[in-house]
Amino acid sequence: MSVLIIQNPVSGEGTAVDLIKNSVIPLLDSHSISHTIQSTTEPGHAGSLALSFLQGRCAEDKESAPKDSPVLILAGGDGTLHEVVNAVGLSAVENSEQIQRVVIVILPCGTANALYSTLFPPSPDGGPYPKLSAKLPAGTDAQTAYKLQSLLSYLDNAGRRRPLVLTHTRVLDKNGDLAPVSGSSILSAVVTSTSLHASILDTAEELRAEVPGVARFSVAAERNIHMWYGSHVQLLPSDSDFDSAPVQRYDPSANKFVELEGMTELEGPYSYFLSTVNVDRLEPTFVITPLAATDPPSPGVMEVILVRPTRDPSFEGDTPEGRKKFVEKIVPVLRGAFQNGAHLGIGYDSEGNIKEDPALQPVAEYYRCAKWIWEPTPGSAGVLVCADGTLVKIPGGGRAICSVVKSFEEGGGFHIWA
Ligand SMILES: Nc1ncnc2c1ncn2[C@@H]1O[C@H](COP(=O)(O)OP(=O)(O)OP(=O)(O)O)[C@@H](O)[C@H]1O
Repeated sequence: MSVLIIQNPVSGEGTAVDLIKNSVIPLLDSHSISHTIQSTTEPGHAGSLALSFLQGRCAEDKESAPKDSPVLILAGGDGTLHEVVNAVGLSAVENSEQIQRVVIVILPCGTANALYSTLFPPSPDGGPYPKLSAKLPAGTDAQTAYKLQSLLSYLDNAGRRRPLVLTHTRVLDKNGDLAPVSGSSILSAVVTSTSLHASILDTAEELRAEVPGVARFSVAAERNIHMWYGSHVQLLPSDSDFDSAPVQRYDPSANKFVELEGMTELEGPYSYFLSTVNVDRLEPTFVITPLAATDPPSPGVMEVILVRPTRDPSFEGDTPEGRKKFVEKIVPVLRGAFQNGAHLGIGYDSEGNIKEDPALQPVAEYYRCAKWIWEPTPGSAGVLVCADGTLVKIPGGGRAICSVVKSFEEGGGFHIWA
C-alpha cells in the first residue's frame, strides 16, 4: 500500500522539503513503505491533492477487497491540515454523509503547529523523546527527532490513532442565508475565533514575508491589542439528536466546570473570543485552553475562551481612554497563557486591579458548549471569523454559527497518529 506525502514548501520556515528528503524517505524505505511525494504549488493545493488520492483509493477498493485505511503524511502547519480536512470532509458534513477513515501523520513544518504541539508537548528542556528517538539513526538532532514523533508512532504502530474532532462554521447574511463569500461554510480542526485572535491572524498573514516564525503573531498582537469588538453571543448546548452536553462554565476557585441550564447569552463588547477543538494550545507554549488536556471535554463539546471589558469593575464605557486602559488587563491574561495556562487564575479585585487569585472574578471566561452564535453589533469591528487561519468576513446584519460536528460513524473520518 502506498502512502501520499504532501509537502508544503512555504509553510513555516520552509523546512518541509528537506525534512522529507533527509529523514522521512529513509525511514519509509527502511520499513518498505512505498510512497508518492507531492509538493503544493499554491493555496488550496494540499486539499485537492488529498482528495484525488483518496478518490483513487476508493476506486481501487471497489475493484478489489477493501484494504487498510489510506494514509496521508502532511508536512506543513495547521493550515495544510485545514485544507485537507475541508477538501475531503466539508461536503460530507454539509450533507450529513459519512466519509471513509483517513489516517494522517503530521510532520510539523508550519509556524504555530498547534495540533502537533498539543499531541507532543515540547519537553521542558527542548530535548527529544527518548523512547521513540532510540529508533532514529544515530546523530539525528533533537529538533528533527521531535518532528518525527507522529511518523514513528505510525511506522511502529506504537502510539494512538486519535480521532479528529471538527467544528463547522456557517457565516450567514442578514436574511439568514449562507453568505455569498468564499469560506462561508468551513470546517476547523484547531481553532475558530473572532475578535483579537482573528485580527492577529489577519495582520500576521500580511507580515509573513517580513517577520519569520511565531514572532509575527506577537507583532500582530501589539498592533491590534487595543481593539474591541461589539457582538451578541449565544453559547448553546448540543442539539437534541446529539450526545447530551450542557453549556459549562469554568469556576477557577473550585478548579472545575459547572453545568449551566439551557443557553447562555453574553453581551459584548469583546476583546477576545475563540473556541478550540483537539488542542489546548495555539503555539507550542501558548496554552489558551489548558483543561482540554488535563480534564478533556466530553464528545460533542468545544472549549471557548472569551474576555469582555465590561466585566472589569473599573469599566467606564467604550471610550478611546477606556480601551487604552484595558490593554493593561488583557496583556497579562495573554502572557498567562504562555505560563502554562496561568491566565485562568487572573481575576479583578473590587477596584478593577488584576491579581493572580482564583477566588476573584476571572478576567478570561472559560466555557464549554456544543455551538456558539456570534452576531456582530452593527458598525462594530467584530466581522472577521478565523477558521484555523482562514479568514471569512461576516456581511452586515449577518452572523456566524459554529457547531461541533457529530462524529463520523464506524470509525470513519480523520484519525491522527499521536
Ligand atoms: N506553493 C505555495 N505557495 C504559496 N502558498 C502556498 C503554497 N502551498 C501552500 N500554500 C499555502 O500556505 C499556507 C500556509 O501553510 P501552513 O498553514 O501549513 O503553514 P503556516 O501558516 O506557516 O503554519 P501554521 O498554520 O501551523 O501556523 C496555507 O494556507 C496554504 O494555502
